[in-house]
Amino acid sequence: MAHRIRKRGWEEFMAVGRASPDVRSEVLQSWQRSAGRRIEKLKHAPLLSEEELLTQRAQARRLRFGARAALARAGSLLGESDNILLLCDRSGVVLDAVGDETTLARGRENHLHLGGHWTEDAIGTNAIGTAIALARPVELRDAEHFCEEIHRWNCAATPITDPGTGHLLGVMDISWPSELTQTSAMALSAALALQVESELTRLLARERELLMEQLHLRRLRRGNEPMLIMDRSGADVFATENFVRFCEDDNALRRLRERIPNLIDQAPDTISEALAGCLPGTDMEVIETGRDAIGVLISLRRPRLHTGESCPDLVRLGAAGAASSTLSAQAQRLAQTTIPLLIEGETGTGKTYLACAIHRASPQSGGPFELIDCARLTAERLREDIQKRRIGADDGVLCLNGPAEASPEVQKLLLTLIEDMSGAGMRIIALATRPLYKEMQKGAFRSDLYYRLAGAKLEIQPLRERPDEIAPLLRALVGRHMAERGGRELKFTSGAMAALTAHTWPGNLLEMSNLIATLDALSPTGLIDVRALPPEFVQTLRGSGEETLRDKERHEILGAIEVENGNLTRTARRLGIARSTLYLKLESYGLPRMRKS
Ligand SMILES: Nc1ncnc2c1ncn2[C@@H]1O[C@H](COP(=O)(O)OP(=O)(O)OP(=O)(O)O)[C@@H](O)[C@H]1O
Repeated sequence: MAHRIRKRGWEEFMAVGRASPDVRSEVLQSWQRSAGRRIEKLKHAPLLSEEELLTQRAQARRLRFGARAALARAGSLLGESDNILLLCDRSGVVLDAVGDETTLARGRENHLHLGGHWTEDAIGTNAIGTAIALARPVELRDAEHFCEEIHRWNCAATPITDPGTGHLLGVMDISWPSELTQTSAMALSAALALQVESELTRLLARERELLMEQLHLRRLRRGNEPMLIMDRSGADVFATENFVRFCEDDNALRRLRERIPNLIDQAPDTISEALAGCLPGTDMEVIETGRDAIGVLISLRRPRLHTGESCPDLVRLGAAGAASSTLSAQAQRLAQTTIPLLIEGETGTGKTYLACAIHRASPQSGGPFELIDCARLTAERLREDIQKRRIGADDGVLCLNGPAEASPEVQKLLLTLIEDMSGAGMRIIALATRPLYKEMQKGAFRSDLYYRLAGAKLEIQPLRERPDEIAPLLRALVGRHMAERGGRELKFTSGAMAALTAHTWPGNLLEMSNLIATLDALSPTGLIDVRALPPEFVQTLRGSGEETLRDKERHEILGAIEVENGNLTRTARRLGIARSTLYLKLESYGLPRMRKS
């Protein structure tokens, strides 16, 4: 009966362009979209060549990966059920076909099989094409199909959407011969599409974890560089607080977010090329696993000096101790000049920090502070930056970090840049972790560039050579960490402080800054005793034999009493126990109550 109504509706539509009210409106509208294409006599959908299908499958590899489990399970379940299951990409091409062998063979006759192209444009009203056109599940039976030859099919199709962007990724379709009754195909195709989407959601979550790992690795290497990491859908996975503060072009960032989902399935090199120059003043790195890109890391190439609270200050810098005080005095005098300046010091000693502080103390403090990481500069990019005058402003500082790490070609371009800028009011400050003079003597650094950079020289001593400054610097960095991140204050026991002072600090202040962030994240109480420090800080305390739980607790309590200056009320609060419990524990250890709280 239903078949007859549909058939009559179809005949009326073909004869006079109208159909009886019995025809569902979504079907009628689809017939109207399909009419006029001269396709009603087609016996089958267009078919892609094998090569085209391979390309199409490669482009949709993520969708196919997400659908693997669903196809494998449902494929075997549908084995002898007269049904076939088709996975199509967003352009309506069948990428995978599983299910009942006889029905699969029958599907081939209409190209309802691998490589068949089932958009409405190609073959008129059909579940796959109409589900794509309407972006919702669609079931079509026999004469509801536009081409007469396809009336031999019933089909139920559900769109699969990308969990990151919400964009259409493909379609899950179940088809069966029209002479057979099947009532649950729509529900099954919807359940399978949901299964694929869940799988893709899991994959995205895993990729976001990997992206976070990559970000942390880079932060360990590059320190406090402003960074933003986006996933494949252009959504932020993490942005450092200073990225948010420094990034000036919100519109360019928004356009970038929109472009990433369309580019991300290309080869990583193609993505890099397409994104180059998208966000001026940044470096973009495509993060990949295997051969697939999973996200993009954006780092600001030249953060501008900001004028906020935590902005480095030469007076504050000099307060850490004798060595810093001498350095600060020299720096204050040099700040009043525009002599090119070379700052040398091991990694993490605070060269960039000092350069910023000098700029801030200079008469040009209102101008920009541009930091260029020479190790990551390519000749092409620098040439382009120079040509487009993206580098240097008359009244600011151009800070070249690691010029000796630059390739000979980049060194030559830097020389040209500096020569072009001579006479303008721009100051050059170079930062080097190894003595630049020695690099020049070895022939690893151009002498003409050296003498243009090393007008005056400042050297920052490594932390291990100024142990008296470790405690004040630790306090300063804890204070800054609290101001930036909020939260409680870290307190160090005298044992912990002794271990920190004895440490050699190969990563200097950068290592100290990372240590503080780690301790803050890991310490439940904010009280840092020797046991809370990483192993490299406590070698001297090792080897004293096994420590019992009771010993640990005793140390923890003593440490807390120490940092709270004997105040037992505050000690109990810090340890998260009642004061009466603290008294009992002190008694059980045979410890006096010390000072009254
Ligand atoms: N005098 C200081 N007082 C407080 N914090 C400081 C001081 N000097 C540096 N820091 C902090 O220590 C960290 C490392 O400093 P910075 O990046 O300036 O070192 P760097 O010598 O330029 O490192 P690299 O050689 O690795 O580029 C930063 O987080 C910085 O803010």
